[in-house]
Amino acid sequence: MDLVNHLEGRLLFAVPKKGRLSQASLNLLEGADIQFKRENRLDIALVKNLPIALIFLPAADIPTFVGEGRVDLGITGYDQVQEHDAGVRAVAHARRLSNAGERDGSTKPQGCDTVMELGFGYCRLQVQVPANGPYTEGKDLIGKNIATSFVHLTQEYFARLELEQQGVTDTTQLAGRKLRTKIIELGGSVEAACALGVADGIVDLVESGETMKAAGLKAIDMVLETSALLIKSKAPSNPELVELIANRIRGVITAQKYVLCQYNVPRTKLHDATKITPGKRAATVTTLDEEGWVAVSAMVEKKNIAVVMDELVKVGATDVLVLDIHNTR
Ligand SMILES: Nc1ncnc2c1ncn2[C@@H]1O[C@H](COP(=O)(O)OP(=O)(O)OP(=O)(O)O)[C@@H](O)[C@H]1O
Ligand SMILES: O=P(O)(O)OC[C@H]1O[C@H](OP(=O)(O)OP(=O)(O)O)[C@H](O)[C@@H]1O
Repeated sequence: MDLVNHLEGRLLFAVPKKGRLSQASLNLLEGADIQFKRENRLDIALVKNLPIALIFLPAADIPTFVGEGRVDLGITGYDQVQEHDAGVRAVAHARRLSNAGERDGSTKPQGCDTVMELGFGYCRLQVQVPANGPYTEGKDLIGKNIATSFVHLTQEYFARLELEQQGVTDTTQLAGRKLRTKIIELGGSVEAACALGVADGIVDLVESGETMKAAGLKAIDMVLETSALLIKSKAPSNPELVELIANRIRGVITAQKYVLCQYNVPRTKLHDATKITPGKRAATVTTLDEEGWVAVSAMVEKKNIAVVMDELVKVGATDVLVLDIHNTR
């Protein structure tokens, strides 16, 4: 089937085609009951049960497609959105210098809106240098060679440092400035650049720190913290469908974040117990057949559940059960 000719009338939803955000994104789509079959090697899949087409793209390109309004919705990292926006600022700066925007009457790119954080893909974009080397802070790298895949953010980072070094206090216009520091763009394996003599420092993502450690590097500054986002274009083709998908995804995320805690407790201890498990809105309390006892159920954040159980038992709760939540709305 010629998929491209079947896109008419469908909401276009960009999903990372590979890499760190890919599997978690597919899990979210499954949880939101967005059903599709992706043919081998095809980067477009029609959703069977909703008027949506999924477009599988590199995470780095998704802010461009969504920002220019070519695609309605997308999943990507906050870092990628910021890098894209920094690139847009650099282009705008160059156009201002040449007055090109005024001459051809072109309008600014639209940009994208964040719908929600998705709760995965947590990492930090850091400035890293050889662990045994002489550099201890970002400004030590001014005038040096810096390798990165995030050229625009790195450019702005060093523009700020260079301006600060010159005593310039207004550092609001950072994009597109001519730098003393040389930014070298690499597509991946950036951590190898220092050992191979290509760079004095790098700007790269760190999650566990394993890659950095294995490459003999240490972090000396942080450019930004990032996690995965659901983003939408400024003018999506079907805002109601965007809202429906957002609500479904929100439900899946909440379900992943919470467990349902149920227990029995003497009514005299109910106040203490519900202080420990206040629930999302309020705990559900039901009278038990046994005189003086109630049953309570409440959503509790998964990460706190062990401590919550300890405290419940301390105030006299019994039969404490913890259940997974598959979905919520
Ligand atoms: N180690 C990590 N831990 C968590 N999230 C990460 C990590 N590395 C990258 N990410 C997130 O995933 C996004 C995509 O990075 P990833 O390197 O997986 O992309 P990719 O599309 O496979 O690109 P490349 O081909 O350059 O590796 C990043 O922009 C960031 O938001
Ligand atoms: O702190 P860690 O948990 O070790 O993760 C950090 C690594 O993960 C990312 O790279 P990825 O493995 O996606 O490959 P890439 O270098 O080719 O982009 C990032 O660029 C680091 O190299």
